[in-house]
Amino acid sequence: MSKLIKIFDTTLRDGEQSPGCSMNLKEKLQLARQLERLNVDIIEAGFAAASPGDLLAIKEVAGVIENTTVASLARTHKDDIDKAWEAVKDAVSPRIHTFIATSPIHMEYKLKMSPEAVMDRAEEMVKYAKKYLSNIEFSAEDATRSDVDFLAKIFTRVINAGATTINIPDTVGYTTPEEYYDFISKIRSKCPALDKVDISVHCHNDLGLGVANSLAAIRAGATQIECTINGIGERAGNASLEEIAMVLNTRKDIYPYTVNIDTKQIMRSSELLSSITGVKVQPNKAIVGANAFAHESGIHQHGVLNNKETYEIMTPESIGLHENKLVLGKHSGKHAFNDKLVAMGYNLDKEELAAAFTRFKEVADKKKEVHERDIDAIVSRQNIAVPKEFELERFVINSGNTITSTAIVNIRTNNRTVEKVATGDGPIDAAFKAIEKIVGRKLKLEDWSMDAVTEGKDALGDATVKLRDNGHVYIGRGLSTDIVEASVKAYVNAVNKMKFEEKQEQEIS
Ligand SMILES: CC(=O)SCCNC(=O)CCNC(=O)[C@H](O)C(C)(C)COP(=O)(O)OP(=O)(O)OC[C@H]1O[C@@H](n2cnc3c(N)ncnc32)[C@H](O)[C@@H]1OP(=O)(O)O
Ligand SMILES: CC(C)C(=O)C(=O)O
Repeated sequence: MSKLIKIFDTTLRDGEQSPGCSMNLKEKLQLARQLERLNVDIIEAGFAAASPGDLLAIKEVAGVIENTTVASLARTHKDDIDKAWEAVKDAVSPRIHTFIATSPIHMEYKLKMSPEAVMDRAEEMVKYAKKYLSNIEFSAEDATRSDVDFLAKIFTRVINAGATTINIPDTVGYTTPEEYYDFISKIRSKCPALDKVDISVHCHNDLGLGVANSLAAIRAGATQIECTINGIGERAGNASLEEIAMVLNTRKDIYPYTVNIDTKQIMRSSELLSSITGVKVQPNKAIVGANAFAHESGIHQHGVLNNKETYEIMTPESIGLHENKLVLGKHSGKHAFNDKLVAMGYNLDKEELAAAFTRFKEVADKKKEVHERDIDAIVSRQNIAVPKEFELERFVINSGNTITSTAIVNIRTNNRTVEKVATGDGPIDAAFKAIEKIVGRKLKLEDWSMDAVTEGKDALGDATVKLRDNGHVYIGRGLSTDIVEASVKAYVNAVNKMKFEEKQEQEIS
């Protein structure tokens, strides 16, 4: 059996640190469940001391995750560690991940601590965490700009104090593969205690080397890789999980290691994250970009027609990108729909299934065939289920190239139907203004975009609406074969998220 490389997913923690990528509680739970389906080894669900909302989200994730280790980040403060423990203690396999910076620049200007004080604090806090649990990760923030001898000393002390995973992060994406390989090898030679624990790396992508550096680290002895779906994360992001998993899977000849990732869940994880955050993947992104398996030019198409391997080094199926021949349509019932969902790896509760089935029927009414990608879209894009304080009943638009667009929108709220009329610059603008009147609040529309989920004239339109209110951003998604309807649904979805999050905040405070 080849050596296992553990995949530590930090989409819910470092990933959430990407501007515009914050997620509400339900979204975090939905993503965490998907991460478990993807079979990551560790889910870093947040930073408990960052806010009561973060603590609650980690706690809820810890409560629903069945097999995977759930971690919370914590500074080397007793209070942070207490909160991290409070957040993860109900997990089947809890971990506390504590960190302190070790580079001269961070110690002097940020922490304002001497190297000796940093070392003492790290050791003391690992011992403190040890009173709660045995699974403790210690990270030396900005390790790659730290002194090797200092790192060897601090690692020896925290390992003796009980740390079971030692992370050597490239916090600012500064190192290169060759340098990182030598750096880790040198630390290992100076700190034999590292042979008793997992060596982890956490690479940022400031120079676009996050994945390459992680791979170099594996060759130098790392057994845990910290990464995120779609490579999201602070600044230029983190090493991308899907790229690491597919390199390790595709190039077993040079990386003879085992990874537990179910690669068939990669595409779904990527799409779910994009749908939650509203941040789309660039088309040429490796593995999950829209063009990653597309062949445009004649010579390539000719080659692929004769033998796919002429231009494809992995199959689309291996990342879960495939069209199943068994097609569902408007005559399909709940059983067939549920069977299909289960076969696709979804595990919806009764309420979620009912809601997804209703949406499936709506889509099936408009499309001849509902394919797996449509179902993914129905379940994962629309199923960011927040309570529907506002529910679209119907709308009528009067629009043309010589008249001002007028929208009449009927929305069900508080057990009654409210109807408003508004004019605007085009049908979508008019409809949004009518909804704004119903909500009774001026909302800033920060962004609107439309994508086709599938191809053809009956393609599902996937609308994203970004609303800003009181400094918060709310992302709504809407699906329909009609682009105005998709947009209206996305707007209403964003409003419902806003209401839901406001209620959550009131409950917490
Ligand atoms: C590399 C990384 O990704 S690290 C993780 C980054 N993630 C986050 O920062 C999560 C969001 N952060 C927050 O919500 C807030 O920053 C909090 C709640 C964590 C702290 O907020 P505040 O108490 O207001 O402090 P603020 O963020 O302004 O400054 C950080 C403080 O932590 C100290 N600190 C930073 N890292 C560490 C550490 N690893 N161990 C101990 N202390 C630390 C700083 O020296 C500073 O201390 P000071 O207040 O005594 O000057
Ligand atoms: C806390 C650590 C692991 C981190 O996020 C970093 O170094 O970037």
